[in-house]
Amino acid sequence: MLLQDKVVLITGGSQGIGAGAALGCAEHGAHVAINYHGNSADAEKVVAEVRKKGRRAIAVKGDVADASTATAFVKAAVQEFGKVDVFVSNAGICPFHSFLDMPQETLERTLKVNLHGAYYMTQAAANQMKDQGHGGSIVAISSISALVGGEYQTHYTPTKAGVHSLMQSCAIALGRYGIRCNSVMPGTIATSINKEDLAQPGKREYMEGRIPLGRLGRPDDVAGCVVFLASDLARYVTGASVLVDGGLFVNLQ
Ligand SMILES: NC(=O)C1=CN([C@@H]2O[C@H](COP(=O)(O)OP(=O)(O)OC[C@H]3O[C@@H](n4cnc5c(N)ncnc54)[C@H](O)[C@@H]3O)[C@@H](O)[C@H]2O)C=CC1
Ligand SMILES: C[C@H](O)[C@@H]1OC(=O)[C@H](O)[C@@H]1O
Repeated sequence: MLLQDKVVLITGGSQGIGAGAALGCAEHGAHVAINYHGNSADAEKVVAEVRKKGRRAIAVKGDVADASTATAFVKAAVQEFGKVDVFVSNAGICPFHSFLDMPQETLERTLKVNLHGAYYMTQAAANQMKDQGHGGSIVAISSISALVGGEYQTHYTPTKAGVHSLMQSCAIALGRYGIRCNSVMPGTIATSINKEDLAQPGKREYMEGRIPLGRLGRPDDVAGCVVFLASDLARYVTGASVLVDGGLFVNLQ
């Protein structure tokens, strides 16, 4: 058990990579608080699955783009569990769109959810960890897209580079409090964020063909890396990033 009785907070935890991280952390002994935006039934399903594993869980609704969601989420988690040990910044959107006619509202919403949201949440979690006085671990779900571009992701890839950069700077700002900050860079993980994109004729097969391990990723593939970075096994790891992409990034030709 790498996270026995640790309290883990995860944004966007009701589905996909966030839900996978919640279950992965619970399997390693953690109690979990998930933030979610939208469907309460999905959030309650994750809460029920965590409880089935004998761990405690709560779900707190809120839009991460709104700064007050961050303080309310941390407050609710502390009320329930008494502390915050690990924060996973996961919530994100990627509404695929071409560059030359990108609607301003799509650009601004993507920046607000993915980057401002990560900032507010990281800040609220870090303040709580600092006040507790026994360190902590912050893991941001960045992306392989922090390192490479995407024709229909010109609004999205800068947010993923930004989240990675946020972890690097926070590693410096928070090291003196024993708070570690790292990012995970998933490749292509089959979730609802890319369901439509991967449904285009030949796209899924094309992506699978580019991945040396021969398949798209699953949320539980990412969870293993989150658990590791959250745990004391990674006690001397901060300001780092880990690609979880089946080898996609290194496959030039
Ligand atoms: N699926 C993939 O191939 C990759 C995904 N990622 C990142 O992983 C993270 C999770 O995405 P997936 O699980 O793949 O997609 P997903 O669409 O299944 O999950 C996204 C989650 O974020 C939540 N969310 C969206 N807007 C929110 C808001 N304003 N406030 C609170 N929660 C909000 C959604 O409700 C959902 O739970 C995102 O940050 C994404 O950028 C990174 C690399 C690859
Ligand atoms: C949503 C995309 O399929 C996915 O998001 C990322 O961050 C990856 O780089 C993929 O492009």
